[in-house]
Amino acid sequence: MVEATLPVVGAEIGTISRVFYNRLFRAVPSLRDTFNRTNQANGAQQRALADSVAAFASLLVTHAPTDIDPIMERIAAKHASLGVQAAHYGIVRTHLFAAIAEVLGDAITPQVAVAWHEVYTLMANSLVEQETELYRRAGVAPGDIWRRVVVTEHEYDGAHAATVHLRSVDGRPLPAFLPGQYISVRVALPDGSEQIRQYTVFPGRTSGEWAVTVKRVPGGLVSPVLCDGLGVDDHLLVSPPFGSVVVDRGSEPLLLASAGVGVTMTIAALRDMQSRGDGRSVDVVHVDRTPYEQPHRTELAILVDSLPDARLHVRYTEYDEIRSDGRTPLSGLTIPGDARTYVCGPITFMRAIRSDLVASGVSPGSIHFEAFAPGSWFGLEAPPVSVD
Ligand SMILES: NC(=O)C1=CN([C@@H]2O[C@H](COP(=O)(O)OP(=O)(O)OC[C@H]3O[C@@H](n4cnc5c(N)ncnc54)[C@H](OP(=O)(O)O)[C@@H]3O)[C@@H](O)[C@H]2O)C=CC1
Repeated sequence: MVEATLPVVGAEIGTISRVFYNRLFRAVPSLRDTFNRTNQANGAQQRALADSVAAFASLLVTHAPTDIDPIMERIAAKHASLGVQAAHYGIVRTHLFAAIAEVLGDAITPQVAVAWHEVYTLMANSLVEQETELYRRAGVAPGDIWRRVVVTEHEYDGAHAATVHLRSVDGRPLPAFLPGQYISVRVALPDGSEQIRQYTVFPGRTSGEWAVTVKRVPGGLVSPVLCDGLGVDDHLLVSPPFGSVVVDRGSEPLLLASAGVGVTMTIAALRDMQSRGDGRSVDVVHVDRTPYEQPHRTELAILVDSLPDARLHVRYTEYDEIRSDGRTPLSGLTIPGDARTYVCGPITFMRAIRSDLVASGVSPGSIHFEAFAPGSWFGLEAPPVSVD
């Protein structure tokens, strides 16, 4: 029944999402702070919800559950980093199904509604279970994620980014994290509202300290505050580290591909290798517009130099026509067939790397992405969703 109604739900999913968010925020205005306001304004959040529900239903009826698992793990990690709790799923259910009824009217018979409720329940139960486990492992009560940290250093890094170093207020070590994980930062805005953003976490200068790099997004709400409105000794609210895309500590060769501020995932992975004396083969590909704009430029070169079997390939799009003549960031490189790839950067970059690797015979299962835009995991990790 869900399969039969996927086309009708799919065709209206954009409208359903809009109606849903309007209803949700009217009923629980405080949830506005949990959702990214920029993504609300440009429609990305609405598309993400629409994609998630439609993709989950589509995968459920047409694919093996294993296709869903990595995406559900990412959603659960993102939810944990926002402090989502089991009760939120009940609130969302109420307003989502009210929105579906409002938009689709008679097209949704009671039987169809029951079937879609079951899909939602399956998805919600699976997420609640995973999120409960993530909170348990982080040593916090469900949803109780915020801790105060103090800024120990704040430095501009490249033309558009700043790196912020953090330590706990009581001087005790901040929790350990795995390379590729991120933390949420919760920022109070001048109008009294709050916003939450995620940034890849990497080791600070001293053990037990963290650092994040934030790129200033022109017209953004949070990044200008973190880049230009923060100083040493200021306090910030941050979450424990979460994130299911973790650079593995096996022995296979690595390909770490990043663009722009996505380099922080590579930095975290290389710092991890360096600290463990890991001598595996690693190719580091980084794309930026110019050296002047490249965050962590010197550190990246020093880290690669310090590892016994590491090579650095940097491409600058301002000078190097890596797209117009059919070349790609990976052109000219020989990537070992058994390499594990971790990609981080703008969505177009991640898609380009993925299609390049898949075209050269690399198994899609060995290519991993961390995407920070809502809903962008679909189409990178999952088969395309057909809803029309
Ligand atoms: N702050 C953080 O902790 C993290 C942020 N991120 C995410 O990483 C992304 C990085 O964005 P940002 O720094 O703004 O990157 P930019 O938009 O500045 O892009 C960086 C470089 O990638 C190039 N590029 C883009 N698409 C392609 C492609 N298809 N093929 C080849 N090169 C390409 C750009 O080329 P051109 O000059 O032509 O535009 C540019 O030179 C953001 O989406 C951010 O959310 C990821 C990890 C961590």
